[in-house]
Amino acid sequence: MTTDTTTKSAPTGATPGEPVLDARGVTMRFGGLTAVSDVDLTVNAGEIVGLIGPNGAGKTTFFNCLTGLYVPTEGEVRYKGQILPPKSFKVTAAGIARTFQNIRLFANMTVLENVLVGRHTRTKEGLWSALLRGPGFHKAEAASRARAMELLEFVGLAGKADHLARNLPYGEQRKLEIARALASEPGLLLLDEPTAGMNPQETRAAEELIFAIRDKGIAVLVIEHDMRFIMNLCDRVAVLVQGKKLIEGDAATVQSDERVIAAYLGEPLANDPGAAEAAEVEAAEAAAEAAAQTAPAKENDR
Ligand SMILES: Nc1ncnc2c1ncn2[C@@H]1O[C@H](COP(=O)(O)OP(=O)(O)OP(=O)(O)O)[C@@H](O)[C@H]1O
Repeated sequence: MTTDTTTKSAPTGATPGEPVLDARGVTMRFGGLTAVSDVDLTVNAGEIVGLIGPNGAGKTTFFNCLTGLYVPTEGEVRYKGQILPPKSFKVTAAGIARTFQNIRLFANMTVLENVLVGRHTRTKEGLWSALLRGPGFHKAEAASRARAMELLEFVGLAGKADHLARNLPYGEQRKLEIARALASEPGLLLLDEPTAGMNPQETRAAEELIFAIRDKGIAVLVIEHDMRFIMNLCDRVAVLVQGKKLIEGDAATVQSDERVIAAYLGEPLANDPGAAEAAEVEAAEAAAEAAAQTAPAKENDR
Protein backbone atom coordinates (compact mmCIF):
# COMPACT_ATOMS: atom_id res chain seq x y z
CA MET A 1 0.00 0.00 0.00
CA THR A 2 1.33 3.41 -0.86
CA THR A 3 1.11 5.71 2.10
CA ASP A 4 3.79 8.20 1.29
CA THR A 5 2.03 11.54 1.47
CA THR A 6 4.97 13.89 1.72
CA THR A 7 5.12 16.99 -0.41
CA LYS A 8 7.87 16.75 -2.99
CA SER A 9 10.40 19.50 -2.80
CA ALA A 10 10.55 22.15 -5.48
CA PRO A 11 13.19 21.70 -8.15
CA THR A 12 16.51 23.03 -6.97
CA GLY A 13 17.19 26.59 -8.03
CA ALA A 14 19.91 27.38 -10.54
CA THR A 15 22.75 29.71 -9.64
CA PRO A 16 21.96 33.28 -10.80
CA GLY A 17 23.19 33.80 -14.37
CA GLU A 18 23.26 30.08 -15.19
CA PRO A 19 21.04 28.85 -18.00
CA VAL A 20 17.69 27.56 -16.82
CA LEU A 21 16.36 27.05 -20.32
CA ASP A 22 18.58 26.26 -23.26
CA ALA A 23 16.82 25.73 -26.59
CA ARG A 24 19.08 24.87 -29.52
CA GLY A 25 18.12 24.76 -33.18
CA VAL A 26 14.42 24.29 -32.45
CA THR A 27 12.47 23.70 -35.66
CA MET A 28 8.79 22.81 -35.90
CA ARG A 29 7.19 21.86 -39.18
CA PHE A 30 3.52 21.21 -39.84
CA GLY A 31 3.50 19.43 -43.20
CA GLY A 32 5.00 21.92 -45.63
CA LEU A 33 4.81 24.85 -43.19
CA THR A 34 7.85 25.66 -41.05
CA ALA A 35 6.32 27.47 -38.08
CA VAL A 36 9.60 27.67 -36.12
CA SER A 37 12.95 27.54 -37.85
CA ASP A 38 16.26 26.80 -36.14
CA VAL A 39 15.65 28.95 -33.06
CA ASP A 40 18.19 29.17 -30.24
CA LEU A 41 17.09 30.77 -27.00
CA THR A 42 18.55 30.80 -23.52
CA VAL A 43 16.90 32.02 -20.34
CA ASN A 44 19.22 32.42 -17.38
CA ALA A 45 18.35 32.22 -13.71
CA GLY A 46 17.10 35.57 -12.45
CA GLU A 47 16.07 36.80 -15.90
CA ILE A 48 12.87 37.95 -17.52
CA VAL A 49 13.11 37.37 -21.27
CA GLY A 50 10.55 38.57 -23.80
CA LEU A 51 9.51 36.90 -27.04
CA ILE A 52 7.86 39.19 -29.53
CA GLY A 53 6.91 39.07 -33.19
CA PRO A 54 3.97 39.66 -35.51
CA ASN A 55 0.91 37.40 -35.56
CA GLY A 56 1.79 33.96 -36.88
CA ALA A 57 5.53 34.42 -36.24
CA GLY A 58 5.71 31.12 -34.36
CA LYS A 59 5.83 32.33 -30.74
CA THR A 60 3.15 30.02 -29.34
CA THR A 61 4.45 27.10 -31.41
CA PHE A 62 7.88 27.72 -29.89
CA PHE A 63 6.31 27.74 -26.38
CA ASN A 64 4.58 24.47 -27.23
CA CYS A 65 7.95 22.99 -28.18
CA LEU A 66 9.35 24.05 -24.80
CA THR A 67 6.52 22.52 -22.81
CA GLY A 68 6.25 19.10 -24.41
CA LEU A 69 2.97 19.84 -26.19
CA TYR A 70 4.88 19.51 -29.45
CA VAL A 71 7.96 17.45 -30.07
CA PRO A 72 10.21 19.68 -32.19
CA THR A 73 10.94 18.33 -35.66
CA GLU A 74 14.58 19.24 -35.02
CA GLY A 75 16.63 20.65 -32.18
CA GLU A 76 16.68 20.08 -28.45
CA VAL A 77 15.49 21.80 -25.32
CA ARG A 78 17.30 21.54 -22.01
CA TYR A 79 16.02 22.63 -18.61
CA LYS A 80 18.81 23.06 -16.07
CA GLY A 81 21.06 20.93 -18.27
CA GLN A 82 18.65 18.04 -18.77
CA ILE A 83 16.94 17.30 -22.08
CA LEU A 84 13.21 17.73 -21.57
CA PRO A 85 10.91 14.74 -21.82
CA PRO A 86 8.37 14.99 -24.67
CA LYS A 87 5.30 15.01 -22.41
CA SER A 88 3.79 18.14 -20.94
CA PHE A 89 3.10 16.71 -17.45
CA LYS A 90 6.72 15.54 -17.26
CA VAL A 91 7.93 18.99 -18.32
CA THR A 92 5.79 20.53 -15.56
CA ALA A 93 7.20 18.06 -13.05
CA ALA A 94 10.73 18.94 -14.23
CA GLY A 95 10.08 22.60 -13.35
CA ILE A 96 8.57 24.49 -16.30
CA ALA A 97 5.08 25.92 -15.84
CA ARG A 98 3.04 27.97 -18.28
CA THR A 99 -0.09 30.00 -18.81
CA PHE A 100 -2.06 30.08 -22.04
CA GLN A 101 -3.05 32.79 -24.49
CA ASN A 102 -6.70 31.84 -23.95
CA ILE A 103 -7.34 31.47 -20.24
CA ARG A 104 -7.74 27.81 -19.28
CA LEU A 105 -9.29 27.64 -15.84
CA PHE A 106 -11.77 25.19 -14.37
CA ALA A 107 -14.62 27.69 -14.54
CA ASN A 108 -16.95 25.84 -12.17
CA MET A 109 -14.33 25.14 -9.54
CA THR A 110 -13.39 27.60 -6.82
CA VAL A 111 -10.33 29.79 -7.00
CA LEU A 112 -8.63 27.66 -4.31
CA GLU A 113 -9.52 24.38 -6.08
CA ASN A 114 -7.98 25.68 -9.30
CA VAL A 115 -4.68 26.27 -7.49
CA LEU A 116 -4.88 22.88 -5.78
CA VAL A 117 -5.17 21.25 -9.21
CA GLY A 118 -1.89 22.93 -10.11
CA ARG A 119 -0.21 21.25 -7.13
CA HIS A 120 -0.71 17.70 -8.29
CA THR A 121 2.81 17.41 -9.72
CA ARG A 122 4.29 18.34 -6.34
CA THR A 123 2.30 15.98 -4.14
CA LYS A 124 2.48 12.25 -4.14
CA GLU A 125 -0.51 11.00 -2.25
CA GLY A 126 -0.83 7.35 -3.12
CA LEU A 127 -4.06 5.88 -4.43
CA TRP A 128 -4.81 3.91 -1.27
CA SER A 129 -3.95 6.81 0.93
CA ALA A 130 -6.31 9.03 -1.04
CA LEU A 131 -9.09 6.43 -0.99
CA LEU A 132 -8.74 5.65 2.69
CA ARG A 133 -8.18 9.29 3.58
CA GLY A 134 -5.83 8.33 6.38
CA PRO A 135 -3.89 10.77 8.58
CA GLY A 136 -1.07 11.02 6.01
CA PHE A 137 -3.50 12.07 3.33
CA HIS A 138 -5.08 14.72 5.54
CA LYS A 139 -1.67 16.08 6.50
CA ALA A 140 -0.61 16.36 2.85
CA GLU A 141 -3.93 17.91 1.90
CA ALA A 142 -3.59 20.51 4.65
CA ALA A 143 -0.03 21.33 3.50
CA SER A 144 -1.21 21.69 -0.10
CA ARG A 145 -4.07 23.98 0.94
CA ALA A 146 -1.72 26.11 3.01
CA ARG A 147 0.65 26.47 0.04
CA ALA A 148 -2.24 27.23 -2.32
CA MET A 149 -3.50 29.95 0.05
CA GLU A 150 0.03 31.37 0.24
CA LEU A 151 0.08 31.62 -3.56
CA LEU A 152 -3.35 33.23 -3.64
CA GLU A 153 -2.08 35.75 -1.10
CA PHE A 154 0.94 36.36 -3.33
CA VAL A 155 -1.18 37.16 -6.42
CA GLY A 156 -3.74 39.09 -4.37
CA LEU A 157 -6.65 36.65 -4.57
CA ALA A 158 -6.71 35.19 -1.04
CA GLY A 159 -9.95 37.04 -0.30
CA LYS A 160 -11.64 35.26 -3.20
CA ALA A 161 -10.51 31.69 -2.47
CA ASP A 162 -14.11 30.44 -2.26
CA HIS A 163 -15.39 32.25 -5.37
CA LEU A 164 -16.06 30.30 -8.52
CA ALA A 165 -13.33 30.96 -11.08
CA ARG A 166 -15.89 31.94 -13.71
CA ASN A 167 -17.15 34.79 -11.52
CA LEU A 168 -13.76 36.53 -11.36
CA PRO A 169 -13.17 39.59 -13.49
CA TYR A 170 -10.88 38.98 -16.45
CA GLY A 171 -7.72 40.46 -14.89
CA GLU A 172 -8.16 38.27 -11.81
CA GLN A 173 -8.67 35.16 -13.94
CA ARG A 174 -5.25 35.85 -15.45
CA LYS A 175 -3.78 36.19 -11.93
CA LEU A 176 -5.40 32.90 -10.96
CA GLU A 177 -3.82 31.20 -13.97
CA ILE A 178 -0.46 32.46 -12.77
CA ALA A 179 -1.12 31.22 -9.21
CA ARG A 180 -2.06 27.81 -10.60
CA ALA A 181 1.13 27.70 -12.68
CA LEU A 182 3.19 28.68 -9.61
CA ALA A 183 1.55 25.86 -7.65
CA SER A 184 3.79 23.38 -9.48
CA GLU A 185 6.78 25.23 -7.91
CA PRO A 186 8.49 25.96 -11.25
CA GLY A 187 11.99 27.22 -11.87
CA LEU A 188 10.84 28.73 -15.17
CA LEU A 189 7.47 30.30 -15.89
CA LEU A 190 6.27 30.76 -19.48
CA LEU A 191 3.60 33.42 -19.90
CA ASP A 192 1.69 33.57 -23.19
CA GLU A 193 0.24 37.08 -23.58
CA PRO A 194 -0.40 37.66 -19.87
CA THR A 195 -1.87 41.13 -20.39
CA ALA A 196 -4.15 40.36 -23.34
CA GLY A 197 -7.47 42.09 -22.74
CA MET A 198 -6.27 43.92 -19.63
CA ASN A 199 -6.83 47.61 -18.94
CA PRO A 200 -3.74 49.78 -18.25
CA GLN A 201 -4.17 49.47 -14.47
CA GLU A 202 -4.37 45.66 -14.64
CA THR A 203 -1.36 45.64 -16.97
CA ARG A 204 0.70 47.62 -14.44
CA ALA A 205 -0.36 45.19 -11.70
CA ALA A 206 0.67 42.26 -13.93
CA GLU A 207 4.07 43.86 -14.44
CA GLU A 208 4.56 44.19 -10.68
CA LEU A 209 3.49 40.58 -10.20
CA ILE A 210 6.00 39.32 -12.78
CA PHE A 211 8.81 41.29 -11.15
CA ALA A 212 7.82 39.74 -7.80
CA ILE A 213 7.89 36.26 -9.37
CA ARG A 214 11.38 36.92 -10.72
CA ASP A 215 12.43 38.14 -7.27
CA LYS A 216 11.35 34.78 -5.88
CA GLY A 217 14.03 33.16 -8.05
CA ILE A 218 11.78 32.01 -10.89
CA ALA A 219 13.02 32.83 -14.39
CA VAL A 220 10.34 34.13 -16.76
CA LEU A 221 9.86 33.89 -20.53
CA VAL A 222 6.98 36.01 -21.74
CA ILE A 223 5.20 36.44 -25.08
CA GLU A 224 3.48 39.80 -25.44
CA HIS A 225 2.18 42.21 -28.04
CA ASP A 226 2.16 45.20 -25.67
CA MET A 227 5.50 46.84 -26.43
CA ARG A 228 5.56 49.25 -23.52
CA PHE A 229 4.95 46.34 -21.17
CA ILE A 230 7.58 44.07 -22.70
CA MET A 231 10.28 46.72 -22.99
CA ASN A 232 9.81 47.85 -19.37
CA LEU A 233 9.73 44.32 -18.06
CA CYS A 234 12.41 42.33 -19.85
CA ASP A 235 16.15 42.04 -19.40
CA ARG A 236 16.37 40.68 -22.94
CA VAL A 237 13.97 40.49 -25.85
CA ALA A 238 14.06 38.07 -28.79
CA VAL A 239 12.16 38.84 -31.97
CA LEU A 240 10.66 36.08 -34.10
CA VAL A 241 9.66 36.82 -37.67
CA GLN A 242 8.30 34.06 -39.92
CA GLY A 243 9.57 31.42 -37.52
CA LYS A 244 13.14 32.72 -37.41
CA LYS A 245 14.87 34.66 -34.67
CA LEU A 246 15.61 38.04 -36.19
CA ILE A 247 17.46 39.62 -33.28
CA GLU A 248 17.93 39.30 -29.54
CA GLY A 249 19.11 41.98 -27.16
CA ASP A 250 18.12 44.53 -24.55
CA ALA A 251 15.11 46.77 -25.09
CA ALA A 252 17.12 49.67 -26.54
CA THR A 253 18.95 47.44 -29.04
CA VAL A 254 15.79 45.72 -30.23
CA GLN A 255 13.74 48.89 -30.50
CA SER A 256 16.32 50.69 -32.56
CA ASP A 257 17.00 47.80 -34.95
CA GLU A 258 15.97 48.81 -38.47
CA ARG A 259 14.95 45.25 -39.35
CA VAL A 260 12.65 45.04 -36.35
CA ILE A 261 11.05 48.34 -37.21
CA ALA A 262 10.63 47.32 -40.85
CA ALA A 263 9.71 43.67 -40.46
CA TYR A 264 7.71 43.70 -37.27
CA LEU A 265 6.15 47.11 -37.01
CA GLY A 266 6.57 48.93 -40.27
CA GLU A 267 6.90 52.06 -38.18
CA PRO A 268 8.67 53.13 -34.94
CA LEU A 269 7.48 51.20 -31.89
CA ALA A 270 4.12 52.39 -30.62
CA ASN A 271 4.08 53.58 -27.01
CA ASP A 272 7.86 53.63 -27.13
CA PRO A 273 8.87 53.62 -23.45
CA GLY A 274 11.02 56.59 -22.68
CA ALA A 275 9.63 58.47 -25.71
CA ALA A 276 8.27 61.24 -23.50
CA GLU A 277 11.61 61.60 -21.73
CA ALA A 278 13.46 61.55 -25.05
CA ALA A 279 11.18 64.29 -26.38
CA GLU A 280 11.82 66.33 -23.23
CA VAL A 281 15.57 65.97 -23.64
CA GLU A 282 15.31 66.90 -27.34
CA ALA A 283 13.27 70.00 -26.49
CA ALA A 284 15.75 71.00 -23.77
CA GLU A 285 18.65 70.52 -26.21
CA ALA A 286 16.90 72.58 -28.87
CA ALA A 287 16.21 75.33 -26.33
CA ALA A 288 19.86 75.27 -25.18
CA GLU A 289 21.02 75.46 -28.81
CA ALA A 290 18.72 78.39 -29.51
CA ALA A 291 19.95 80.14 -26.36
CA ALA A 292 23.57 79.54 -27.40
CA GLN A 293 22.88 81.07 -30.81
CA THR A 294 21.32 84.21 -29.34
CA ALA A 295 23.95 84.62 -26.60
CA PRO A 296 26.81 85.95 -28.84
CA ALA A 297 24.41 88.42 -30.41
CA LYS A 298 23.66 89.80 -26.95
CA GLU A 299 27.39 90.08 -26.30
CA ASN A 300 27.75 92.05 -29.54
CA ASP A 301 24.79 94.21 -28.66
CA ARG A 302 26.60 95.55 -25.63
N1 LIG B 1 -1.01 22.72 -35.02
C1 LIG B 1 -0.73 23.43 -36.11
N2 LIG B 1 -0.90 22.89 -37.34
C2 LIG B 1 -0.59 23.59 -38.44
N3 LIG B 1 -0.14 24.84 -38.45
C3 LIG B 1 0.04 25.44 -37.26
C4 LIG B 1 -0.26 24.78 -36.03
N4 LIG B 1 0.01 25.62 -35.00
C5 LIG B 1 0.44 26.76 -35.56
N5 LIG B 1 0.45 26.66 -36.90
C6 LIG B 1 0.90 27.68 -37.85
O1 LIG B 1 2.21 28.06 -37.47
C7 LIG B 1 2.41 29.45 -37.64
C8 LIG B 1 2.84 30.05 -36.33
O2 LIG B 1 1.71 30.10 -35.46
P1 LIG B 1 1.82 30.57 -33.93
O3 LIG B 1 0.46 30.43 -33.33
O4 LIG B 1 2.92 29.85 -33.28
O5 LIG B 1 2.20 32.10 -34.11
P2 LIG B 1 2.24 33.24 -33.00
O6 LIG B 1 3.47 34.00 -33.22
O7 LIG B 1 2.03 32.66 -31.65
O8 LIG B 1 0.97 34.11 -33.42
P3 LIG B 1 -0.02 35.00 -32.51
O9 LIG B 1 0.77 36.21 -32.06
O10 LIG B 1 -1.10 35.36 -33.46
O11 LIG B 1 -0.47 34.16 -31.38
C9 LIG B 1 1.11 30.00 -38.19
O12 LIG B 1 1.23 30.08 -39.59
C10 LIG B 1 0.09 28.98 -37.77
O13 LIG B 1 -0.99 28.96 -38.66
